[in-house]
Amino acid sequence: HGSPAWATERDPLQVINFPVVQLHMSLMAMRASQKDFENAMNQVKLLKKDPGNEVKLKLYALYKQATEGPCNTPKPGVFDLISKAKWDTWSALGSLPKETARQNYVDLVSSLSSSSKSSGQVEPGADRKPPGYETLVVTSEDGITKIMLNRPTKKNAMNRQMYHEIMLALEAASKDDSRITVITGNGDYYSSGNDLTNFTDMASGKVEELAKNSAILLRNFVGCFIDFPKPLVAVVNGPAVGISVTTLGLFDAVYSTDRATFHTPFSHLGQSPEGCSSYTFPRIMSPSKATEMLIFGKKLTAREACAQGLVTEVFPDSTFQKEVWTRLKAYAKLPPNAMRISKEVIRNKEKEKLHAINAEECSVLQERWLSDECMNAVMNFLSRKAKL
Ligand SMILES: CCCCC/C=C/C(=O)SCCNC(=O)CCNC(=O)[C@H](O)C(C)(C)COP(=O)(O)OP(=O)(O)OC[C@H]1O[C@@H](n2cnc3c(N)ncnc32)[C@H](O)[C@@H]1OP(=O)(O)O
Repeated sequence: HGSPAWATERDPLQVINFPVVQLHMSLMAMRASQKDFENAMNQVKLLKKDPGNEVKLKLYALYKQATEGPCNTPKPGVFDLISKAKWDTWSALGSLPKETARQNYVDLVSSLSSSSKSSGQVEPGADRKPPGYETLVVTSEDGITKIMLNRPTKKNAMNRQMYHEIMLALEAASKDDSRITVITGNGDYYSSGNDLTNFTDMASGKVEELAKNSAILLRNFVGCFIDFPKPLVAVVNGPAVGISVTTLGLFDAVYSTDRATFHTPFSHLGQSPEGCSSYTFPRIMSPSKATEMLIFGKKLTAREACAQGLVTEVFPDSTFQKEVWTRLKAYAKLPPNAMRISKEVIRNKEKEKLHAINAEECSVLQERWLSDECMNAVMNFLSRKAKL
């Protein structure tokens, strides 16, 4: 007795059931069994605190993906808001394998359970255990949650798993007790952008469906940056390509090593701008400088990117980490509510606009991905004929 109604509802189609991310397991070490999955579904009912709609949607989508596979139901009408939100979230999981969805569900529930158990017991600013993401290392210390992209051997290219995990990590960071959130990369690259093997399924027949699912994934991914409520800082530890560059326009500050470069080779790849860069870049730089980057694919050095306003400050590589983290730790001592409210005041002026731009860019890209120009560029990279 005493379980809240949302936690005891069994039918995920009747209510947005809730699952979610996890903390204590090493994803590398174990895969969730059916038993773990069932235990997680039971655990959900024991949660005392409603985790909020976004998390419930994520749980719902992972549950559906784990049990039924990719979204297979017709899209609900625009006025059926809840069903549409559920459908969108499930669709965004694309072709995520059932086992991965099951694991992510178990992880998410585990993180919810551990955070509700430990609430009130954790000293502010105390270190927490890193969650068991597969493509990220997420830590929280000194008032800063650090989300580190962690596929160094692939230059931190963003595969589907990484897109999902970044969304989950941002969602968790928006609710934890940290004051500032940082995204950075492990290894010599910040990120080489979209993992081009995401497109390998394109050759296997259901091209339109894949393009559509990728557009939904991208829209949700960029939406998380638009809506992120706390100061979001990029610590650009090395070269950045594609979506890892365009999303910088949605960060609140961008600190870069002098070794980094900034490259958006969309025309070379037969693609078009995303991450709201078609709007943010001409505003941050100037329309013609944005053209050089977004249409002609001009690669900027860190100093050039700083002169254009895309980067806040550049540091020598030898002292980069030390200088940036010292500064961030000082900023993280500022009053959190003031920082959050100031961000809200700044961002609210154009939030609606940014979401509209994001939707438009994704729909244009959905078409681009089906073009010969794009398919040839991807095939050339994958067959080792071309590199940037
Ligand atoms: C679904 C949402 C879509 C959102 C739309 C997003 C669009 C974009 O982000 S467009 C940008 C896409 N990115 C690229 O085109 C970069 C492709 N990569 C390269 O050109 C090069 O790898 C490099 C210049 C980034 C680095 O060159 P190099 O230093 O010579 O290192 P390697 O090429 O040997 O890379 C090591 C290893 O990593 C793999 N890899 C690197 N980047 C990617 C990538 N973006 N996608 C897939 N794989 C990547 C590379 O293949 C090597 O793998 P192995 O051969 O297995 O070691």
